[in-house]
Amino acid sequence: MNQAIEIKKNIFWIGVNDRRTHLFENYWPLPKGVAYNSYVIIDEKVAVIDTIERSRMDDYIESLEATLNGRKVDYLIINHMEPDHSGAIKALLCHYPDLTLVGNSKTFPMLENFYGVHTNLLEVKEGSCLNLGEQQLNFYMVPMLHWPETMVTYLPKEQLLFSGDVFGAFGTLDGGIFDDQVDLEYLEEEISRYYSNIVGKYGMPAQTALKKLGGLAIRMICATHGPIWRSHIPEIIAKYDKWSKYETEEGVVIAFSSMYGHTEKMADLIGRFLAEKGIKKIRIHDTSKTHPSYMINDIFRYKGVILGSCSYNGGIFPTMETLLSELENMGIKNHYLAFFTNKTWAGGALPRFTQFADKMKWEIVAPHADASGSPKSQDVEDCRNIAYAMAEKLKA
Ligand SMILES: Cc1cc2nc3c(=O)[nH]c(=O)nc-3n(C[C@H](O)[C@H](O)[C@H](O)COP(=O)(O)O)c2cc1C
Repeated sequence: MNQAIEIKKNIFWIGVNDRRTHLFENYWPLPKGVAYNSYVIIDEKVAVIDTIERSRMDDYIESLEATLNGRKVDYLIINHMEPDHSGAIKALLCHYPDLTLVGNSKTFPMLENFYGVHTNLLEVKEGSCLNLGEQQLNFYMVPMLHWPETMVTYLPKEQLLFSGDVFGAFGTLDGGIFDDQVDLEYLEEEISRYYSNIVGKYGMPAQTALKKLGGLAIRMICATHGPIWRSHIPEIIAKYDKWSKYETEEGVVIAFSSMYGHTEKMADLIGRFLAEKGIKKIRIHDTSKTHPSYMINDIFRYKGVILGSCSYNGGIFPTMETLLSELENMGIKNHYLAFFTNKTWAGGALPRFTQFADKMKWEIVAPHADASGSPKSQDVEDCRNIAYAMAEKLKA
């Protein structure tokens, strides 16, 4: 079955939906699946831009062959080497052995390492052009969006930007492929979660890329995941700009780790006290139940972060440790912070929280609350103090 869709004359989307994979990069949950988008330009020369993840190879090759109707692929543009886009390279080479692989100096060592491929290479640089006949491709390097070799490809005649992972989204394309054909409200969290989980670590490179690409006239953004943007281009660019500047909203994420419920009680107290001060956007997460993906997404959105943990074997609870190390890896900036802890003997959670605060350089708004078991009246006051101080900061 040919699943290709013409998005402009002689330019096709040949993507596939993946509803089976539970975890993207074997880590990030995919409750609404994910789409892998590849594109084909048919001109005097035929160019494919990025491929797909290998599990759906047969469908992909079938669609490609049907679309090309006997013609061969001349160029494969490799914007990004991550296997969810490079997974069909070897299959393409088997079908089209004369194919030229187009990448930059950082692409080709990865190509050799992943697939043992080192011939038929055409190296491009920032500003290089490749003529296909009527159409021409321009290349721009966007390193660390999301790997060092990442580049984007621009088609000036049609004003299409093949943006790789940039402007991508989780979620399958359930019928529509353009932003005006899909339910963007339904996909909203999957768009922001894709940014915060996958691209979010690279705020600075994202800002550099936005400035570099800002001068291009763009009629469509064709990303490798999620819908093709054509009706909401300013909105998605504005979102990327805001997210990559770490701009946040008024609201507080309370994430806690608790075995027997005492630390959770402190989380609820803090939530209640925040509400008393007019904070409405309060998201309380149990780190043992909620995947870091969702907590990180909320932390990208809201300025206040309050973290609580029981002590565990002289340290912090394991699921809180996972969250802290993820946040440290991502280097998220620009938050207000406070802590609460719980113990039965010598404690242990606090030193790890202190280490986290030193690393993140977020502003601590109040001294931490430290209860032994069920919160007593002083602990309640300490929780109130944290909440009120956080609310005051957020309202200032
Ligand atoms: C396996 C295990 C390890 C623990 N390690 C510590 C510890 O290192 N220091 C401490 O003061 N309490 C320790 N505790 C006790 C809990 O931190 C304490 O009971 C706390 O009040 C539990 O909070 P919760 O009700 O939110 O789970 C440990 C408990 C368990 C089950």
